[in-house]
Amino acid sequence: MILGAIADDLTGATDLALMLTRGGMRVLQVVGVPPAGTRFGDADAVVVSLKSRTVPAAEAQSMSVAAAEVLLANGADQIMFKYCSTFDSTDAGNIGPVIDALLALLGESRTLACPAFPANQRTVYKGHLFVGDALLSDSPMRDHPLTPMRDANLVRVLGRQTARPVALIDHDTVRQGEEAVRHRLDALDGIAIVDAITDQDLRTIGHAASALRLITGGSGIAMGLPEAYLRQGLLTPVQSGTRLSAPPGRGAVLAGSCSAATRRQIEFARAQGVPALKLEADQIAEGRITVEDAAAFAEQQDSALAPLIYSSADPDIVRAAQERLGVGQAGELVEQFMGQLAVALTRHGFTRLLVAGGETSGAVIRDLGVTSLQIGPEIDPGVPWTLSTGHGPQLALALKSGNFGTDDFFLKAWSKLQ
Ligand SMILES: Nc1ncnc2c1ncn2[C@@H]1O[C@H](COP(=O)(O)OP(=O)(O)O)[C@@H](O)[C@H]1O
Ligand SMILES: O=C(O)[C@@H](O)C(=O)COP(=O)(O)O
Repeated sequence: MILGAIADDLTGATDLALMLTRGGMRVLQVVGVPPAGTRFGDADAVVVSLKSRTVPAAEAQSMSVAAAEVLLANGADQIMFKYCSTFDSTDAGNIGPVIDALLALLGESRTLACPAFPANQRTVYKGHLFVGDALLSDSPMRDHPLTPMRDANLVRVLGRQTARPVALIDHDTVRQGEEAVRHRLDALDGIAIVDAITDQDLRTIGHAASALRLITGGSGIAMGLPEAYLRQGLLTPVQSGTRLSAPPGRGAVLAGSCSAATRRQIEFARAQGVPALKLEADQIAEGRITVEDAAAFAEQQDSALAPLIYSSADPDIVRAAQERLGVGQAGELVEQFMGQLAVALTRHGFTRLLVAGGETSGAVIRDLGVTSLQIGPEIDPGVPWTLSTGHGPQLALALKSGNFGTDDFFLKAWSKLQ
């Protein structure tokens, strides 16, 4: 194995696995910390999907270290920690603490951090993260239910999460090319936020990082890795296998993301006549709707369009529910409902599920008992169809980051399965 990657959520893991697959690597995506002693066969890269973004920092550290140990035991030359392109975290973690723990495990004192993903309008300039034309702190991410991002200065954000020095390798250096970046990385003690505005910047950084045992970032940072491995003689690229034989059966959309993009996708789908059931956190908490009610709704639809069940709501509605139920509890309640609903749907003959939201996808995959995924065709940048390949029922699953995808995503995704 060349690359062993640890992703802090499920949609992030499929995003990364897609990027590496497109670069010609044979990628295996597994769910949860693999048991010690696991052998991964002949994959070039293994991506371990965790659900560690919003758990207590110590828990995120121990899960990530345990996953890294298994990857290293399988001969991984380089470890990557994948987090969100919008740097989703709080002052308590978990990006800084997990980087600290992985550096300690590897006996290293330096790494880089770069969440840029230009194809999805995430760029880093002078250490500031932009979402489209807006600073992260002015984007809808400021109202994320679990990780509201109110500071766009990543040097400052990461500085609050780690005791290590946090430096900046700015765009002037990146523009000078691989040697200039390598020179800065060689002299580094701590973590460097690296500016990146274009895919070319990401390739430069990927090449320059070849001597680092640990790299960290969004999936964009993986763009230059396959080419760097090829140059080092480590990789024999394969044609990216994106065909997927989806099991026959019905499809449904489950949306637990409250992101602006997902809310737009819901509006679009409803306007096109997609049968839709809206869930409210209070309704679930008070038992006014059950998983079986929601599954029956989906089953009863005879529309050619896949039904949509969503809890996605505007920030003020989410805030009100959190005030009544507690932030963690509200999130957990809705996630558990979505996870159980996915299980119920499979009992009703649904074999194709499109899930919006990283934590939501994590809950769905956990409850379905899916242990590994094969990457299929790309629907939009960062979102592929996948096929569950481990234990549990065989399902076609599209696990969409809340923020990704065009407005017509819930309609167009199905055509990519043919
Ligand atoms: N109506 C709601 N009220 C409160 N919390 C909600 C509601 N709908 C969804 N949530 C929670 O918001 C969180 C959304 O996170 P996630 O699924 O990761 O989406 P994203 O990909 O946009 O980050 C989940 O914990 C989910 O359960
Ligand atoms: O890097 C990204 O933006 C995504 O891969 C990602 O991590 C998705 O997280 P959610 O937005 O919470 O789904």
